[in-house]
Amino acid sequence: MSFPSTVRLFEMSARDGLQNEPGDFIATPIKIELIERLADAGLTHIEAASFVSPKWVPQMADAHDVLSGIQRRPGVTFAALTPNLKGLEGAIAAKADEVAVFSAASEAFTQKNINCSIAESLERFIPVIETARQNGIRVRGYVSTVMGCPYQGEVSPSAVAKVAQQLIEMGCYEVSLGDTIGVGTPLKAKRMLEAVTQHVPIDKLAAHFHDTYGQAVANLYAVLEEGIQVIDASVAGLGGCPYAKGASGNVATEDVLYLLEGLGIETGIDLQKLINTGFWITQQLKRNNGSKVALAKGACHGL
Ligand SMILES: CC(C)(COP(=O)([O-])OP(=O)([O-])OC[C@H]1O[C@@H](n2cnc3c(N)ncnc32)[C@H](O)[C@@H]1OP(=O)([O-])[O-])[C@@H](O)C(=O)NCCC(=O)NCCSC(=O)C[C@@](C)(O)CC(=O)[O-]
Repeated sequence: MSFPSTVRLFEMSARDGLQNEPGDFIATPIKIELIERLADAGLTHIEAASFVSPKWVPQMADAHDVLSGIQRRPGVTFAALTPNLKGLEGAIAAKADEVAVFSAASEAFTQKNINCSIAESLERFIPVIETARQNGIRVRGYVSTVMGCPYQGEVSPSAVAKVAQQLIEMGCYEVSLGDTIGVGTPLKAKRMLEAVTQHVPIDKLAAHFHDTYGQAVANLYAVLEEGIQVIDASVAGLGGCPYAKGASGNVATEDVLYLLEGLGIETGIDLQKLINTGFWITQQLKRNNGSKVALAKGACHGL
């Protein structure tokens, strides 16, 4: 069995983690402090905000202020979601280092999430990717619902492969494969990835798994065996998707780091600082910490 020697973690908590947080608007300084603590822990890729309609996702309404307020540091990429040109213009004005476009392998989810068909979403991304390129900004792509859809149920691996391939051909440097509602299992994850890698090289793919059914760490182990080298995760397991009812957050970054350390895979991230950050943000949000590793280690350290 062979695993990659290094893995890059893409931290999602400030965007995917907070976008769906119910209740009061999360104050901008809290978002900024979260991002800075994550960077202090050694995370080099942090999705900081989302330039989407504030009517659709109110928690991301301060995307400009968040990105403008972060103290930039060499070697750390602060990214933002941009569903259309208006979003990209916002991201450029706020000096995002990188942006991401997002579609899905399910028509029903795409309609609910961004109010258009998959084909229309890809059409919309053409000028976004071109304008980003002219501004020297890299574009990441997401495919949601890669192992199941909250509205249509089963999603075929070939449908995932088709959208992933199109995003790469359009100019995305990497495509992140989202198990949006966390219904995948290790075998399903492997089959899905096998279908995608027939069209997209493994080093242009990332795993973005939610933990709704408690399978995310097992699914990550399965795709690490296949050679995945980029993993999206969210500190304390924060999050959920506003257009995927019942979906829990991304797999907790602390739990992924513990898995990787156990496999001898390098990340450059300080687990204890990450755990402290997870406890800090969950206290701010008055919610439970979704990381099993944080709870176990926190108990050991009397946190
Ligand atoms: C895409 C739209 C905008 C289409 O929404 P629409 O209503 O079809 O768009 P529109 O062009 O008709 O515009 C409607 C209004 O939104 C405004 N608007 C239009 N664009 C923007 C923008 N960029 N920023 C700010 N405002 C914008 C626009 O100006 C207008 O304002 P009004 O005239 O009514 O006052 C909408 O559907 C939307 O914002 N959706 C966001 C959905 C979202 O953020 N979902 C969560 C992220 S995806 C995710 O979490 C999954 C992922 C990535 O993590 C992977 C996984 O887990 O699977």
